Amino acid sequence: MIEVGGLVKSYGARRVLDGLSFTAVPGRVTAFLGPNGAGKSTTLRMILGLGTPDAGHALVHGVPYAALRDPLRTVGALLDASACHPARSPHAHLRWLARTHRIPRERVTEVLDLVGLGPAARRPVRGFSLGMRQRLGIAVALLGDPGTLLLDEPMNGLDPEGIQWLRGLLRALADEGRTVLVSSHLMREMAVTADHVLVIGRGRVLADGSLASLLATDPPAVRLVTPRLHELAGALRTEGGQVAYDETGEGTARQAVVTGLTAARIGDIAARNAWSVHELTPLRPSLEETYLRLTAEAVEYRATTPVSPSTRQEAAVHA
Ligand SMILES: Nc1ncnc2c1ncn2[C@@H]1O[C@H](COP(=O)(O)OP(=O)(O)OP(=O)(O)O)[C@@H](O)[C@H]1O
Repeated sequence: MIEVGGLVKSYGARRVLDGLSFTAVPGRVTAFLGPNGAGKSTTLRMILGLGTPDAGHALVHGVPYAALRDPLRTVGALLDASACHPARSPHAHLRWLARTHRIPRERVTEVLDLVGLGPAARRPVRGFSLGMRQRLGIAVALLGDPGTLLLDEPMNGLDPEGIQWLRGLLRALADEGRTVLVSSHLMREMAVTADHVLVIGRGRVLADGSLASLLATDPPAVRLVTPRLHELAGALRTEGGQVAYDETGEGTARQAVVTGLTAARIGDIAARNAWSVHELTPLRPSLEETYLRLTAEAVEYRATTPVSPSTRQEAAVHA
């Protein structure tokens, strides 16, 4: 269990955490999301006692990290995948950590195998790829078999097999009753891994709730394909719908995403005018779109490239 209350932190004149409060509970994967510079890593560092907040508290199992009797066995953390001496091997690094924390040596082999680093266990870390370093960082976090895990962007650099493996691991750790707090920018990955979503922006909580409740805040949308799009769009707007044309692939728009009206209502309006409809598909909100809407005002660093297409997917069809 992690409890953060009224956390405030400034660097010089810049207020990075602005009264941040949240709880991450056991048995759940909590996704910790926010734009670059939002304060995610700073929060994780405060929880781990690696910085002193100006105000507020960060507790693990009810006490500050510094007061934990057996920190490595209580909290496993991945903050910086390069935090191992380049001349050391994963085996030597983990053995050293295990020895200083009274962790049995067999656990070292166990976690090396678990993260897939068995074959590279005795090679110096200086020759490791980003993904291999990341796997080592995860092994360090798991070494003490802790009940709470804090992972800062653990998917970085992992190959597709590694990402799939990590997804299963995070799920299994939560299902065992552990508290799992994971920061990431990979929305599609978080959408299939997390139960709970915490979004922050400029050091404040923007959203905190179950994945389902968060997605439900986005209006339902429907994909519409019709040869009478321009006429139908006019009628839908009159009835309170919003219509966004999708002109990809064809010169003349025939396809659009409609919000504010159900598929049934759109069908009825088309039928009333005897306009044929080729497709009406309810679309599921995507975490990426919900996240982008929530953080639109909180993004500090923005490129000037065009906005990409909708990431909504077709809603499941029940027979
Ligand atoms: N030691 C420090 N000294 C000065 N400024 C800092 C320090 N640590 C963090 N910051 C600033 O605090 C802000 C929040 O940084 P932080 O790393 O917590 O963001 P983040 O949400 O983890 O971002 P990202 O997604 O880019 O990793 C940034 O503007 C950063 O420059």
